[in-house]
Amino acid sequence: MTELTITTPDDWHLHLRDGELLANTVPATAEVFGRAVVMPNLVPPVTSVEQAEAYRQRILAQRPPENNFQPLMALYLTQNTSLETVRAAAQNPHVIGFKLYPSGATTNSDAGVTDVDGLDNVFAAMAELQVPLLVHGEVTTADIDIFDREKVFIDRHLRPLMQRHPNLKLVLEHITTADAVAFVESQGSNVAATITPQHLLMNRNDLLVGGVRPHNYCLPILKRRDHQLELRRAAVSGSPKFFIGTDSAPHAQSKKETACGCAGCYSAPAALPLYAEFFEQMNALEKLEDFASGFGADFYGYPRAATKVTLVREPWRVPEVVSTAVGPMVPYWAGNLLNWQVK
Ligand SMILES: NC(=O)N[C@@H](CC(=O)O)C(=O)O
Ligand SMILES: [Zn+2]
Ligand SMILES: [Zn+2]
Repeated sequence: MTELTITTPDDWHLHLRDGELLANTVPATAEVFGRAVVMPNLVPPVTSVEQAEAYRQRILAQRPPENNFQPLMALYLTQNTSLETVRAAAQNPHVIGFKLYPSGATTNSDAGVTDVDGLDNVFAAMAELQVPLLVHGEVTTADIDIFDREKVFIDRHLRPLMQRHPNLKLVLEHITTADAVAFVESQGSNVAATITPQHLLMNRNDLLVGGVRPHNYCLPILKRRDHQLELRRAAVSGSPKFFIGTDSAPHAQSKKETACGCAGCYSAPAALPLYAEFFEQMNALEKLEDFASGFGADFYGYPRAATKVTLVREPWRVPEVVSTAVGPMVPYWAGNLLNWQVK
């Protein structure tokens, strides 16, 4: 196969950041993807519908001419999120749901939730109004090893949460473990997961063997190969519960290549080719379209796109660095070859 035409994909987990950087991040995604769920972990976080509307306008202002990219805004859940905000979110066509960050779990999560169980009335309202809950699923207590944080979060918080609110629409974001795959598979059709390119293409050897590789460092951290293989199986399984979400998360080169480097892989410049690379490795390119352009839209209740994109099999090298309004950034897969590119 030398050409592959698929329905225009959506990115169900994306960090665009704010300010001048939007001039780079918005076109990078909008040139390929029709919609994206825009994460709210700005400083300060996007906690209200009003803030989300203002952020959406700043994003739309950077959309290339003639481009119809639609940002779908996630609100940042805090310990103080009110039922009124849940109701306002349910009524707003531009807000897709709430994002739960356990406090301290990841980049800009200080304002996150400290007591998940204490928000039960909010989750009840979300279940009733069918407002999706998007979850960064990691515990943050010092006694739990970083490689176990996802599994412990599922056991301590997610399973009980779904028992209390069986109708809650829940997306476990950027899953990294066989435990997460099993959890999602054990639940009803109201529970799904996104999978990033780095968790499909890499394992923790790619982070740590032969020298530490800061551009492969993201959270949840890459896990051992057995977990990677289970994610790979789930992604090509044809199950509608597993779909694309790049978690493209740009940080300046100077903040990645330093003594205490930030977590996040800037995958947007090569996002769709990265997934194509994975599906080709699995001999399953015919499964790319549902994963990238179908199952996410179906889950969230949006129509699949009416437009198409074409990938061509012409190997290319991801740039070593891209220059942005806030300085150089090293994209994920920098300097390495990919077989497919967007026409
Ligand atoms: N994934 C990451 O490693 N980083 C994300 C935050 C997140 O999605 O957890 C970021 O905003 O930089
Ligand atoms: Zn996260
Ligand atoms: Zn993220």
